[in-house]
Amino acid sequence: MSAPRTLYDKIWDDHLVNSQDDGTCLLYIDRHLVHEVTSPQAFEGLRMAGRKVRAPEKTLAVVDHNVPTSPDRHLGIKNEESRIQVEALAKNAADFGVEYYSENDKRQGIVHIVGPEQGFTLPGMTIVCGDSHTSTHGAFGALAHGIGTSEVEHVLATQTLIQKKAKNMLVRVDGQLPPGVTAKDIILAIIGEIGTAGGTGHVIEFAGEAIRSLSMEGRMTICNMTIEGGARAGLIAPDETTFAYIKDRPRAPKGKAWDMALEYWKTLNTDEGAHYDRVVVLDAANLPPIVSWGSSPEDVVSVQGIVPNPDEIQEETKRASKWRALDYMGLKPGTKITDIAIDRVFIGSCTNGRIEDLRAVAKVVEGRKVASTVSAMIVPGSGLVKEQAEAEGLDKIFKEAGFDWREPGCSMCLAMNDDRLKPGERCASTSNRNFEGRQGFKGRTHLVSPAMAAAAAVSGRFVDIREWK
Ligand SMILES: CC(C)[C@H](C(=O)O)[C@@H](O)C(=O)O
Ligand code: SF4
Repeated sequence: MSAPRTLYDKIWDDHLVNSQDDGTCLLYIDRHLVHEVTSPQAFEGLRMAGRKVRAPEKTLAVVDHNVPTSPDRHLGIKNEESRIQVEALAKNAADFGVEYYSENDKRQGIVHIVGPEQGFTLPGMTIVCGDSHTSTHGAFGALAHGIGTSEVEHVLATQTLIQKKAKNMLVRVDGQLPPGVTAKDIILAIIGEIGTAGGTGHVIEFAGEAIRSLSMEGRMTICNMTIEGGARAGLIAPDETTFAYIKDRPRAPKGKAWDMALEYWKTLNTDEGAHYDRVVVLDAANLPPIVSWGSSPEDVVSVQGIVPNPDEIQEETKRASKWRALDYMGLKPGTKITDIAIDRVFIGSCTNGRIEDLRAVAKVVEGRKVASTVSAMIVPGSGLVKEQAEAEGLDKIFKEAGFDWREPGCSMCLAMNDDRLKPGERCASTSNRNFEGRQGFKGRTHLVSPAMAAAAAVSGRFVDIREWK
């Protein structure tokens, strides 16, 4: 009998092409997603070397970061820098024979929403993209790495990636989530617990009853933010929920190929007794809705809590950095989270821009109005999410409540397009990063779940969604 293996070990072994004595390995890559920000030099490199894309059919390109989300965007991109980036990807995709979704294609959206939606992301695969949140695809039991531009070029040219094997870490979330508490709160709580360097050098597998009970949307939210916990990738073993999500997606295997795939996918779980280098256990039943207060995703607290006092931190550099974060955020220690008033609400991103997220928002805001002091926008993660939301009449609920209903893209998750905060503006955001300047110069970001963001939009301040009537 061979030694018991983790899910990570299994996918790794199945893709290993070569392994050197110093641990350097060559991995075969099954799927490569490409967006406009990290690919221009990679394609240029191929061009200069006279090389082709090795497997165009395993490559999919989509624009997301730079696209405007205004309803008139089909008339052309006004911002010149953005337009140049978008046009470059269109040209590179055409020149190299790669399938491409333009901003006018219904299938366009944030790359990490598009991959799963199209059935391009499948269990057991190795998936890469020149984007840190590629970890999202781990929700399907795929080994998904974010890579840099030179690696993008390497994968385009060879369909392989040079990697060293990471350690195995298990994060087990036991029990059941209380009402009002979501996948977003789970992952924020995990990052709060392990810190932004907690997963360094590891691939994290998420398991336990609470994870099993999540929809694919929720699992993607968890894996999406694994990278904020410093890990190389996140993984969740595929199960019936996964298979049901994938079935009949445009690129999913069909007929006999489906049956064969399913047989393989069912082997994709960690063997009894397999070794994890680190194990963290959390109880879902104790989790509150979480709000971030600082400029790192580890700066989190319960909605019922207060802004912490950095003076309580022993370590000097950390203490100074948390004071700086409070200063940046314009907050004082001891302030109740529910006393913090907000100016903006952003609902969207590859963390929380899927249909389930929009349904959660609609449930909270139906028949209510966005506070007069707040400007709120909802940006569906893809054209298909938008279409689905409109088919369900969610857009009407949003518009009647006073939300701005936009075209799909990364939008205000990062200030790379027209959607951004003004200096000093405070935003309840469903995205994944609250770094300084992330949503706009001097903008202040509080990370929350979609339901919490929706309730904040209506109330003009943070409220405990568990008390929402
Ligand atoms: C622009 C891109 C390279 C970047 C990433 O790698 O994640 C962005 O998507 C982000 O979320 O910060
Ligand atoms: S939505 Fe945000 S986190 Fe996701 S890929 Fe776009 S910029 Fe990065």
